[in-house]
Amino acid sequence: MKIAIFPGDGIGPEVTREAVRVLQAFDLPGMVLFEGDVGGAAYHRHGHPLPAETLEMARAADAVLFGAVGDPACDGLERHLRPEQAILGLRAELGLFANLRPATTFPGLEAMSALRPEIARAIDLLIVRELNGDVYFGDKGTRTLDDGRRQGWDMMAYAEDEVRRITHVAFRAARGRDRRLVSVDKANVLETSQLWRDVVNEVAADYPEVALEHMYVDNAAMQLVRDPGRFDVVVTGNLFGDILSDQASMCVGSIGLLASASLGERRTAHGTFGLYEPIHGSAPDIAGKGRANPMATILSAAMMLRHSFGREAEAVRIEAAVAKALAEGVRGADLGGDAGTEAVGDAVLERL
Ligand SMILES: NC(=O)c1ccc[n+]([C@@H]2O[C@H](COP(=O)([O-])OP(=O)(O)OC[C@H]3O[C@@H](n4cnc5c(N)ncnc54)[C@H](O)[C@@H]3O)[C@@H](O)[C@H]2O)c1
Ligand SMILES: CC(C)[C@H](C(=O)O)[C@@H](O)C(=O)O
Ligand SMILES: [Mg+2]
Repeated sequence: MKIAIFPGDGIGPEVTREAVRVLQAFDLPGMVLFEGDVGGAAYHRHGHPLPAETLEMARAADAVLFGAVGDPACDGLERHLRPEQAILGLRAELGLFANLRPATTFPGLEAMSALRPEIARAIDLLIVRELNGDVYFGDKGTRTLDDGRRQGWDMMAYAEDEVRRITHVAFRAARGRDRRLVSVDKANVLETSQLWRDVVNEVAADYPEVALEHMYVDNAAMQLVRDPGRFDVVVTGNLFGDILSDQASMCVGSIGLLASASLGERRTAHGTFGLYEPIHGSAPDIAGKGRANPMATILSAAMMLRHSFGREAEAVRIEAAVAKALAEGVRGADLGGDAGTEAVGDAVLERL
């Protein structure tokens, strides 16, 4: 059980610390933790947001627990040196193409949803976000047009095999849940999306037991707040999945609650190698104040135990402890309360 811990920037180290305490509470045999530098912190120390030694550490591990990267002081750097390249680089270098972002109501928390409680109560969905392609990884640049205007450009593309493999992940997930899959695209405008839709339809033939629906992303954004309970599994590309998952977090109640697993094909002794991180960022506005909600990172550690180590029982214990803490009124500042980062960590530990 080799776990690489990459705390990163801003609130990353604060929330990661609490998740590590929860992992250590189980005293699992053979669990070894080692820590590496990523993001702005790595840039300041090593001159690069994803130093070679950090990447090596990730490759040597069975799983990575990632905090967050992003530092406003680095926004003026050339793009390849910016903190965000650490997470993009890890996802690409480690072949982590399948990003699972579950969003589920917590009993007792309905009033914190940005939606009406009776609508929020029904949320139990999983966003399966493609993580290695799309406009994120296409060629990009800025150029000056003949008439002197500057133009920024980013190439959006998906190859059919990239769509096929994430679609299989989504159908398999749907098969193990409520057997409903919504594929989100913009096929009415984008060729990338038309190919996406065609490939999803081809793959669907292998899963007759799953009901497939296609939805344009603008409609999906609307349906997600109109009636989130209508969604079971959502499969979508890198960009749309990024946006819809932040939106889903506020349907549940806070971005400080949503965990994620990024998986590829590499197997570990008891599961799949993966990188686990909250869906939120480094939150520079609250960094260093001890006010960040660590629950998303703690829940990411639970996903790690489930997917990379086959430790379902411990994963469920963590998820139950978080749910119990919330049900009993433990609230960070993001949920209108005054429990600090460490106090929320303590509350989860007490309920494990
Ligand atoms: N995977 C990642 O590492 C990741 C993800 C998203 C954004 N980022 C980076 O983070 C930086 C800040 O981005 P942003 O402000 O757009 O998004 P953000 O997710 O960091 O913050 C958005 C808002 O949510 C709040 N918030 C986020 N997490 C919280 C938590 N755990 N508890 C309480 N409140 C929380 C913040 O205070 C802020 O008001 C940027 O540099 C961005 O690129 C990194
Ligand atoms: C930091 C950024 C590159 C990242 C993304 O866009 O994937 C983040 O927003 C996320 O959701 O993990
Ligand atoms: Mg995001």
